[in-house]
This record gives sequence, C-alpha cells and structure tokens, in this order.
Amino acid sequence: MKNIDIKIIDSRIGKNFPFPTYFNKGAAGIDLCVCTTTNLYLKKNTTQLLPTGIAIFIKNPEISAIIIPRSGIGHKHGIILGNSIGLIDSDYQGEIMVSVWNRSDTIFCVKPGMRIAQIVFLPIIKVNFNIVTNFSLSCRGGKGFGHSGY
Ligand SMILES: O=c1ccn([C@H]2C[C@H](O)[C@@H](COP(=O)(O)OP(=O)(O)OP(=O)(O)O)O2)c(=O)[nH]1
Ligand SMILES: [Mg+2]
Repeated sequence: MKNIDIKIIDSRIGKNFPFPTYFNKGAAGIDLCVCTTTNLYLKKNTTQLLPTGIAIFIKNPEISAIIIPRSGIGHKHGIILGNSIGLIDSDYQGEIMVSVWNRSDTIFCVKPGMRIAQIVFLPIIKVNFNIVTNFSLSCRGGKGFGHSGY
C-alpha cells in the first residue's frame, strides 16, 4: 500500500457519501462518487463533466491513476466515460472530475453520491526516445491491424 495525499473538497465525502476506499481486499479500483447536489438527468448520447468532491496529489512521477467505467452501469445502462479513460497526472492537484457519457438511448438519472466510475493506481515507466534509422527486424515487422486474421 502507498500513501497518497487526499483533500476532501466536498464535506459530504466520508459522511453522506462513502470515503474513497477499496470495497474489499481484492478490489483493484476505488469507486468515485458524484458530488452533485440534485439529481442530474443525463440525456441520451450526452456527456457531462461531474465533480467527485476530492483532490489527490500523487506526487511520485512513477505513479499515475486512471479513471475507468464501472462494469455494471457501463454494461447495463451505457454509462461510460466521455474521454474513454481519464488519466490523472502525478502533479495534478485539482478536483478529480469524471466525464460521464450516456451512450444509451434513454435518459439516465445520476443521483448525488452515486458511485459513477472507479480510479485505479498504476506504475508508470518513463522512456527516452532513441532515434535510429532502422530497426533490427522483428517477426511482425510493420504488419498489424488484423494482419493475423480474425
Ligand atoms: O477524467 C479525467 C481526466 C483528467 N483529469 C485531470 C487530471 C489530469 O492530470 C488533468 C489533465 O488531464 P489530461 O492530460 O488527460 O488532459 P489534457 O486535455 O491533456 O489537459 P492538459 O492540457 O491540462 O494536460 O485533468 C480528471 O480530473 N479527470
Ligand atoms: Mg495533458
């Protein structure tokens, strides 16, 4: 376990809404709550940027976090992310925001405190690009995009 600094921006976190924590020992992600004050009716095929009521400062550049959909509401209700995956930089100190996309064809009610997405912390490998004119040929070479069939 690593310690990451967190700032509670919305005082309902930890009281009315759960403090962000792993649901159980095996969980890889921590659910994020929507910190809105009223029900939000997300029309079909629309996107809205919603606050989570928390800010984190990862600090360590070898750690990052991604925001990804929760499988249940993603599959059953079409509630996924407008940016596909949210990437949280280690130097970001602002509020964690979730771009919520209703890709379904019906309206979806986002209730205050609803666990809308999840955050996963990951190790980051930093690289330097080493300029070359030729690569030593690999088995695949430049073949891709379904080259091996379906
Ligand atoms: O779902 C997300 C994605 C990003 N962020 C925050 C943290 C991240 O560190 C910052 C910038 O994100 P990113 O680099 O992906 O966006 P950008 O469009 O490249 O913005 P910038 O020019 O500020 O880097 O926004 C969120 O709160 N939620
Ligand atoms: Mg960026």
